[in-house]
Amino acid sequence: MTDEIAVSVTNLVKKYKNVEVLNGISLQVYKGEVFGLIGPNGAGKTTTLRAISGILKKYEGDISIFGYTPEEAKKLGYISYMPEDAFPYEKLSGIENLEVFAQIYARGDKELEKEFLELGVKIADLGNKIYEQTSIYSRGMKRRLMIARALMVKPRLAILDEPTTGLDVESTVRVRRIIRELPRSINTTILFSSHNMLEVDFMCDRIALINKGKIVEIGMPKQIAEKYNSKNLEEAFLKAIGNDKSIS
Ligand SMILES: Nc1ncnc2c1ncn2[C@@H]1O[C@H](COP(=O)(O)OP(=O)(O)OP(=O)(O)O)[C@@H](O)[C@H]1O
Repeated sequence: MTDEIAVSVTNLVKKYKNVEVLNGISLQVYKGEVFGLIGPNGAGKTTTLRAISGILKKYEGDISIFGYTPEEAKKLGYISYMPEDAFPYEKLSGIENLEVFAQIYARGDKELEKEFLELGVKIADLGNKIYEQTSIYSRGMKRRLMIARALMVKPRLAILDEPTTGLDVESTVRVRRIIRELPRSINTTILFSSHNMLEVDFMCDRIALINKGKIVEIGMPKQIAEKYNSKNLEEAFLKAIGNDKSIS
C-alpha cells in the first residue's frame, strides 16, 4: 500500500426519481489497498461501485480513478468490474470463458494473453473442471471463475460486488484468501462490497461502513471496533447508526 490515491470519491449523490439513494458519499482508496464497502441491504453499495466503475453515468459529485474519470479509466483498461450477478457463458468451458476476457484485455499481445490465462487458471483453482462446460459448475465454482476473470488481467483497480455472498464455507474461505493475498503480487487495488461485517476484519486494510446512502465510518476494522468499544464490527456498526439498544 502507498500514499498514492487510486480512487477518490467526493460528495457523490445519486437520485432515482428525486429519491436520494446516495447522499454525499466521499471516500479515498489508496493504491495497493484492499478496501471494503460494508453495509446492509439497500445501503447503496452497488450504486457506489457502479458509479466508480463507469457503468452508472448520471450522478452528482466527483469520481477520480488514478486521476481519470471512471469512463476514461475504463477505456484505458484500468478497471475490472465484477457485478454481483456476474455469470460465465454457460456454453463455454471455464478456460474458454477466461480466454475471451484475456483476449480483450491483452489487445493483440499474445504473450500477455497467455500470461493472463495462466494466472486466471491459477486463481480459479478448479483443477480439470476448468476444461468442462460451465453449465455444470456449482455456484461457488462459477463465482471463483468470475473472480479469476476479473483479477487475472492485473487491473490497476478491481471492483468486486459481493464476491462471497451465497457461497459455502469452503468457497468463501478460498475467495477471501484470494482477495487478501493476491493484490500484493499483481500490484492491484481491490475495492469490494459485502454485507457480512464479520468477514472483513481478515480481508480489508480499511473499510467504509455505509448506511442509507451515507458513510458512517471509515478506517481500519480494528480501529472502528475500538472507537465504539465493540467486540466486532457488527456491534460497532449498530452503535455508529445509533441503534445499539438491540445489543444485550
Ligand atoms: N435502478 C434503480 N431504480 C430505483 N431505485 C434503485 C435503482 N437501483 C437501486 N435503487 C435503490 O437504491 C438503493 C441502494 O441500492 P443498492 O443496490 O446500491 O444497495 P446495496 O447496498 O448494494 O444493497 P444489497 O446489499 O441488497 O445489494 C436501494 O434503496 C435500491 O432500491
